[in-house]
Amino acid sequence: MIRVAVAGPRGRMGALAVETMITGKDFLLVGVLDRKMAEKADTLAGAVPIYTDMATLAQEAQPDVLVELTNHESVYPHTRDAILNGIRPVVGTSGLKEEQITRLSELASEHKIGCILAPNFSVGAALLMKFAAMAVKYMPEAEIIEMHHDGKKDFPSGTAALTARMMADSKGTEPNQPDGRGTDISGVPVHSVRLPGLLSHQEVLFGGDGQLLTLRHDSFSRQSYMSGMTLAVKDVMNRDRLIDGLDKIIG
Ligand SMILES: NC(=O)C1=CN([C@@H]2O[C@H](COP(=O)(O)OP(=O)(O)OC[C@H]3O[C@@H](n4cnc5c(N)ncnc54)[C@H](O)[C@@H]3O)[C@@H](O)[C@H]2O)C=CC1
Ligand SMILES: O=C(O)C1=N[C@H](C(=O)O)C[C@H](O)C1
Repeated sequence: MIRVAVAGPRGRMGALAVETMITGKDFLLVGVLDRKMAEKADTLAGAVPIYTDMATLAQEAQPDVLVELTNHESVYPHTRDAILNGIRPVVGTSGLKEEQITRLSELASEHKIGCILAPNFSVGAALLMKFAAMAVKYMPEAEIIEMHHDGKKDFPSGTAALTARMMADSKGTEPNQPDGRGTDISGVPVHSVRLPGLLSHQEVLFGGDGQLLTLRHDSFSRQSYMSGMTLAVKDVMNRDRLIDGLDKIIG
């Protein structure tokens, strides 16, 4: 049994992760990291211990893995503190900056501890990233459109940011001048749409002479993330460094 803690257990993703860890036969949910202590009527309170700081969580619950599902402000300190307390982070939260990823990678290697960054846990999105990195070698003029529900606070999405970085690595980075139509990530223009009715959708458009190639992935339910999350929780147990992207562990 892998001892798991979840950060952000009251969120849309965190609540589903708690349920998945409680029902999964390979996992023991030993605690959650929350912003506040339980209230009397809190349904989490009876089921699982609630902690509000990493050191106490590490000491008392002794998790092997922390599944991080909070927001772009809390993700870096949580991931750093998990590594420093000997807990392997599986980070689903988006919004980590390049320099933060570099620092976390150094920390994980120094401490010889696994850490998986997976801004998108769905296998389809991981495949889209691989295909986009492949296609950009042949069709280098490419742009990303990411479309999400209107409750999403950060932009561009973590999925778009990782896709752009993988495309840039694949073709050799050639920074563009941002032209006001969207954000530029490693030379790839990224456009963000936030609308009610959407969940999580991404298109990568490749333009060429008289032709257009479109790669598209849609998540219609948050259940699409759960198999990748459980895969990452198992995989991180066998790592001793930071892995950036689910695509690196699906084979
Ligand atoms: N990797 C993946 O496949 C996916 C990743 N995400 C990402 O996961 C993150 C969470 O998404 P949602 O659940 O939709 O957001 P949400 O806003 O529903 O939930 C975030 C939760 O984190 C809590 N939180 C914030 N700071 C905290 C702290 N310091 N300690 C404990 N809890 C804290 C908030 O109170 C909130 O309950 C976002 O960054 C989102 O982009 C979302 C969907 C899929
Ligand atoms: O907030 C979301 O919903 C999602 N966030 C992640 C991201 O920023 O890429 C993953 C997925 O797109 C859903």
